[in-house]
Amino acid sequence: MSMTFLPISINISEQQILLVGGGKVALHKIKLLKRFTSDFKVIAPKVLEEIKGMDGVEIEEREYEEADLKGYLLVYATTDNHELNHLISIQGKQYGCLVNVADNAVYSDFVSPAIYKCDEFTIAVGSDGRDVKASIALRNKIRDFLQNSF
Ligand SMILES: C[C@@]1(CC(=O)O)C2=NC(=C\c3[nH]c(c(CCC(=O)O)c3CC(=O)O)Cc3[nH]c(c(CC(=O)O)c3CCC(=O)O)/C=C3\N/C(=C\2)[C@@H](CCC(=O)O)[C@]3(C)CC(=O)O)/[C@H]1CCC(=O)O
Ligand SMILES: NC(=O)c1ccc[n+]([C@@H]2O[C@H](COP(=O)([O-])OP(=O)(O)OC[C@H]3O[C@@H](n4cnc5c(N)ncnc54)[C@H](O)[C@@H]3O)[C@@H](O)[C@H]2O)c1
Repeated sequence: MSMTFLPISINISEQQILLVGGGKVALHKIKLLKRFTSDFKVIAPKVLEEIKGMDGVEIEEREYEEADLKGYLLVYATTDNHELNHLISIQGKQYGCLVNVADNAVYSDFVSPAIYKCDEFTIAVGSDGRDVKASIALRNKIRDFLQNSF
């Protein structure tokens, strides 16, 4: 299926971000998102200790239910259950959420680019979910070029 993703910059200053799933991928996402915000909720039966120790992260140690989506603009579905991650993206539509499905770009309303942040400038490289390693490699090249140019 062909996918088209529009690069935009979203104002999240008034938004808590919801992560369903509290494992390795959730931890990775929160670390990256911390460059921009520190207001998160994590819902999962098992949440990594490292996530529990982070500032700005509310934890609910239980299974996801549909009503959890209420009020969220951005949702990351990061559970190890592919069907559940897909279901969250479907249910998100009814609540006006934008859902990132960690194991499937096709079901994602948004995907995260590889980012180089330098003061007020953000350089983001994406492949429309097709080749994350190539995005990371290109971001690193751009970062190295800029760091050596100024
Ligand atoms: C750029 C970055 C941003 C971020 O996460 O915020 C990002 N992934 C990062 C890292 C990373 N991801 C993976 C590895 C291990 C690689 C290895 O195997 O060595 C590493 C490396 C690492 O962890 O260092 C594996 C992986 N990733 C996805 C899948 C599933 C799939 O492809 O279907 C699998 C395979 C799972 C499996 O097979 O098990 C999916 C997605 N990952 C994306 C973004 C989106 C596409 C972006 C684009 O359009 O190019 C998309 C589609 C959805 C999304 O997540 O939004 C961030 C770099 C942060 C940085 O360096 O700053
Ligand atoms: N996007 C990416 O960058 C990327 C990278 C690697 C892997 N993945 C994919 O991400 C997924 C998660 O991987 P992981 O390594 O974080 O797994 P993990 O096993 O570390 O964590 C899984 C989490 O899901 C939670 N969970 C399970 N059932 C749940 C439910 N009903 N409600 C709420 N939470 C529930 C568990 O409690 C746990 O916190 C896998 O499908 C993997 O293929 C994505």
